[in-house]
Amino acid sequence: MSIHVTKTEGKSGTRVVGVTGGIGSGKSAVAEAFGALGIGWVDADHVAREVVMPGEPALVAIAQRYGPTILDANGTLDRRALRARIFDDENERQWLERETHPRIRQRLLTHLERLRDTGAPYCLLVSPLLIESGQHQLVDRILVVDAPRDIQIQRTLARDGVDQRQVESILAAQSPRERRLAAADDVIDNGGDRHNLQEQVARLDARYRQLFAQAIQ
Ligand SMILES: CC(C)(COP(=O)(O)OP(=O)(O)OC[C@H]1O[C@@H](n2cnc3c(N)ncnc32)[C@H](O)[C@@H]1O)[C@@H](O)C(=O)NCCC(=O)NCCS
Ligand SMILES: Nc1ncnc2c1ncn2[C@@H]1O[C@H](COP(=O)(O)OP(=O)(O)OP(=O)(O)O)[C@@H](O)[C@H]1O
Repeated sequence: MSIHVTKTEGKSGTRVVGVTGGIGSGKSAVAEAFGALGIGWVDADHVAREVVMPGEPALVAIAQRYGPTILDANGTLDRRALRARIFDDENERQWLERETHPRIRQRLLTHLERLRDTGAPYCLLVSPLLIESGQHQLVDRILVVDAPRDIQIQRTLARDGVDQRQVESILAAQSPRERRLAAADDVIDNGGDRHNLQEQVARLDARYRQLFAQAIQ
C-alpha cells in the first residue's frame, strides 16, 4: 500500500503525527503502544491540565467566572464541577476553550520542540480536538483512532466510573466520527482487542519510519 506524503514533503527533521479520536476511542492506548516502540508523544489532555494549575492565568479567569466554589480547599480546580458546567452548555464550553486553547497550543509547541530535539524520525501529538482546535496545523499527518460508539461508551464507563449521560454529553460535544475520518491520512480501527491494536500500531510504525526516512533524504 502506498503512503501519500502530505506536509512532510521537502522538510527534514522529526515529523509530527497527530493522533485524534473521540472519548474512549483508545488514543492513550495507541500512544502507549507507539511508546513501547520508542516513539515519544505529548498529550493535549495532559497539557490542558498544566494550563489550569494554581497561579496560571486561565485558572484565575475560571475562578472569576464561576466563583470560588469551582476551586477546592487547596485552591486547585475542581475538575468534576467544571465538567458538569461545560459539557451540557455550548456557550460555557466555548468560553473555556477560548481561555485555554491558545495557552494549550503554546505549551504544545514547547513540548514538540523538546520531542524534536530527540532526533527521532517522528513523534506524536495526541489530542481529542486536533482538527476542531486548529492543532492539526502543528502536524504532518493525521492518524484517527476509531471505534464504534457503543464501545467508546462501554470502555469509558469501565475506565472512569462516570454515568452514561455524562459520557454521551461529551460525545455530543465532539465532532462526529465521519468528520474526523474525512480528515484522516491513516486510521486505526480499535473495535478489536489489545493485541489487534498493537499489530496495527506496529504496522503503522514501520510505514512511518519508512515514509519519514524517505522524506529526509
Ligand atoms: C472540563 C475539564 C476541566 C474536565 O476535566 P476532567 O478531568 O473531568 O476530564 P478530562 O479532561 O479527562 O476530559 C474528559 C473527556 O472529555 C474530553 N474533552 C475535554 N475537553 C473537551 C472539549 N473542550 N470538547 C470536547 N471534548 C473534550 C477529553 O478528551 C476526555 O475524553 C477539562 O476537560 C478541560 O479543562 N477541558 C477544556 C480544555 C480542552 O478543550 N481540552 C481538550 C484538549 S485541547
Ligand atoms: N483494544 C482495546 N481493548 C480493550 N480495552 C481497550 C482497548 N483500547 C483501549 N482500551 C481501554 O479503553 C479505555 C479507553 O482507552 P483510552 O484511555 O486509550 O482512550 P482515549 O481515547 O485516550 O480516551 P479519552 O479521550 O477519554 O482520554 C481505557 O481503559 C483503555 O485501557
